[in-house]
Amino acid sequence: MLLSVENLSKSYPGPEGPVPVLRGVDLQVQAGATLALRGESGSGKSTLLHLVGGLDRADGGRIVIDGQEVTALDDAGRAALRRETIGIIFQQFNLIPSLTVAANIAFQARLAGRHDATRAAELAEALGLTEQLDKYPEQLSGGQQQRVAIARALAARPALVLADEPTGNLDEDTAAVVMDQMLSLVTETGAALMMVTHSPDLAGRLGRQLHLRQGRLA
Ligand SMILES: Nc1ncnc2c1ncn2[C@@H]1O[C@H](COP(=O)(O)OP(=O)(O)OP(=O)(O)O)[C@@H](O)[C@H]1O
Repeated sequence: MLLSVENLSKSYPGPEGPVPVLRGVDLQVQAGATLALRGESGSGKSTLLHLVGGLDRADGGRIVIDGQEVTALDDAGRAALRRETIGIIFQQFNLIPSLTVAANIAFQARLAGRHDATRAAELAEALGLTEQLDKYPEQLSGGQQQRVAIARALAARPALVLADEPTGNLDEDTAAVVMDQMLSLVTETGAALMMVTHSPDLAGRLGRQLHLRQGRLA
């Protein structure tokens, strides 16, 4: 099993004490599987993705990725896991403004020790970025920046891709194109994908759909 989540809990502080968001989430994802994560606004989808990605710490429960217990790792251990195993594609693209598109795409792969210029060029081509490689992020449209973020995540050949509404701030047509590209590249790479989406159409294209309700997955 690539990802195993057991009885995961997380609360945030509120004015009248801790407010529980996740109340015992269980989830298993096999290598190469694709999963849509749905649920109302505020149901905890982003929180779950952040915990799985090691960006925040759970209050209780266990997350195991590729045999490593994320919930037992310290900050450095979680950073290493993110570098080597996980690709993160969130709405805030987090591109590095001082680096060209080409360098942004290579960045994650270099950190993981898996940079391959041919592969990076193939990804740029597949995502329609060949003409943009020497530009800087601020010179790109939102859709183009989104594609760079996708290329950067996939160039590092992660076993698990976490995507949080990756096309949420694009127009419908651009979102559909970017999503098609992302899904076919994820399939081609053999990565598992866990994606938060509000779109039933998009969710229907993934292998499995789960809903977060009242802090649990069903
Ligand atoms: N850092 C934080 N501090 C306090 N409360 C938080 C924090 N992050 C999230 N929350 C609260 O936790 C709940 C779940 O938030 P989360 O962002 O995980 O939901 P979501 O399902 O991703 O929502 P959306 O679909 O609107 O993005 C919300 O009520 C939110 O206000």
